[in-house]
Amino acid sequence: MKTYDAIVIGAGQAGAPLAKRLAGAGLKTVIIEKRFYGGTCVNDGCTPTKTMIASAKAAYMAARSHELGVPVKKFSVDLAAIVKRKNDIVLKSRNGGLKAAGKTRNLDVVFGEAAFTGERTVKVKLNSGKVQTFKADKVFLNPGALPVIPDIEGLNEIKYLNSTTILDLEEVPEHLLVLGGNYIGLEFGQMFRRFGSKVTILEKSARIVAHEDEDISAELQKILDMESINILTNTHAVKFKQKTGGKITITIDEKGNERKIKCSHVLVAVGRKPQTEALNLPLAGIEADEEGHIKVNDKLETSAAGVYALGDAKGGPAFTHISYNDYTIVYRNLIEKADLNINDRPVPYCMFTDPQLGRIGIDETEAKKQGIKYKVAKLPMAHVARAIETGDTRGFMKAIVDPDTKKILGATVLGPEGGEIMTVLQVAMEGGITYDRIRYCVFAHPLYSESLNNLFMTLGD
Ligand SMILES: Cc1cc2nc3c(=O)[nH]c(=O)nc-3n(C[C@H](O)[C@H](O)[C@H](O)COP(=O)(O)OP(=O)(O)OC[C@H]3O[C@@H](n4cnc5c(N)ncnc54)[C@H](O)[C@@H]3O)c2cc1C
Ligand SMILES: NC(=O)c1ccc[n+]([C@@H]2O[C@H](COP(=O)([O-])OP(=O)(O)OC[C@H]3O[C@@H](n4cnc5c(N)ncnc54)[C@H](O)[C@@H]3O)[C@@H](O)[C@H]2O)c1
Repeated sequence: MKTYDAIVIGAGQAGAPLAKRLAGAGLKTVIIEKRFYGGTCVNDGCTPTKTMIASAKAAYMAARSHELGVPVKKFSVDLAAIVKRKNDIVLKSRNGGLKAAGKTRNLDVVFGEAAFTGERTVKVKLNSGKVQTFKADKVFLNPGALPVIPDIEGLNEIKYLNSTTILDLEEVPEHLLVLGGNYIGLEFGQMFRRFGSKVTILEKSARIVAHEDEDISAELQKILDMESINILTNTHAVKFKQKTGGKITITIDEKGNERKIKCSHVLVAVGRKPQTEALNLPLAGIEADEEGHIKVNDKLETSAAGVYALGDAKGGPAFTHISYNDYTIVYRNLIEKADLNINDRPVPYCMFTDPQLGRIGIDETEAKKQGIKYKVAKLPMAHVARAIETGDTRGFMKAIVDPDTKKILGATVLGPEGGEIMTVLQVAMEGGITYDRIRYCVFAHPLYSESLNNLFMTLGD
């Protein structure tokens, strides 16, 4: 058995930086990763998707370049080149992280699958085939999540795609059917529409991005309709059937009525589940909920002393920046003796559809639910000089404010660079800058953020 001060399981967006910092603080540390260094974000999530989305944007711009007086007469999409570019960027990031870990004093990197055999003791099936046991005073769990595959008749008999396998398609699908109308379904749906696929999205809720305000869902639906993406809401798949080498037939239930549609490829994008089963958590006294999320308190401590859980596997918002922030909280509490918790942090996010959907704080639905006094400021992108000049006036900015204290309580920006504009408002919120001040801030003209003056002018108080 090998003994360490710290064991980190999973080299994701929390595990990898945490292991380096713990080692840097003098703790003898081992990080155990069963697959690729960098985890989901680097290998299957943010990096590859946002790289390919950039190619999809180039195709979109080529197709509408005539609107800006620069007609591109003919263009084609080279998926092999797009995938190669993506692979190069992913590999650079993965190898960069691994190399930096390899050079870190006090840090050992082990490739294999870890499972608990007792308190703070893990057995690792090394990728080399051998087995090794490790014990430490502290264990940090960052095992991440995997796509959920729903139990639908015939789904397992067809060759469906998930968010990882779709990244390596060699040909543009003729007709891509997507299950799920939220982050993954919409980002990939729009991407492949721009690569040339016919795209149908099935969303079982009454609207896409159902966790946003209704006007946001409606505007995004309108935007995606403009690109001829077929979105069926209140709809789910009932049955899949495919003759060898032939098209896939899907029986769908659309608002209570069954009908059949055919497609060439199916992408399953209905959520992700924690990757905790293989860890044998009960053997180490670590509690999980019914879905397998590791239970933690607001300092990310599990039910077992000396064991922490970070990132997607603990449940709650599943974003890279949240996983990364988990690492900084755990590290600073342990090593710098800080007293931080996860309740005090903001949870911004950005969906990388084009235009982006950036959000921070509460939305109108939440304000109503809380029964608080609030006002809504709303500005269409069609009134934003920068958007007019660049030829993209899709979407709007929306902010929820407290009319008494003048504080900004939340903002959603669906529009070009929506994530960046939202971040300007996040900084204002964190710095306590009130909306009556932003109204008269001097912003450089003509930036998108300049229009935050006008956004708050709409309140008319
Ligand atoms: C397609 C897609 C796009 C996304 N886009 C964005 C985005 O634009 N912005 C954003 O903020 N978020 C995005 N996300 C979400 C983001 O990728 C995750 O929230 C983020 O990577 C955090 O993951 P994590 O640190 O919890 O774990 P992960 O990064 O998943 O890492 C967990 C690691 O643990 C390893 N592991 C698991 N079990 C074991 C074991 N028993 N032994 C050893 N190793 C183990 C796994 O192999 C994995 O490498 C996206 C996700 C997907 C799927
Ligand atoms: N830009 C980003 O930050 C980004 C991008 C991609 C993924 N992610 C992360 O990954 C997570 C997983 O993404 P996701 O889109 O797979 O899951 P999700 O949970 O965000 O959305 C799943 C969608 O599928 C629908 N659905 C569920 N079952 C269905 C069924 N049988 N038929 C049709 N629709 C069904 C749900 O109503 C929901 O709208 C996200 O929640 C997010 O945390 C983030």
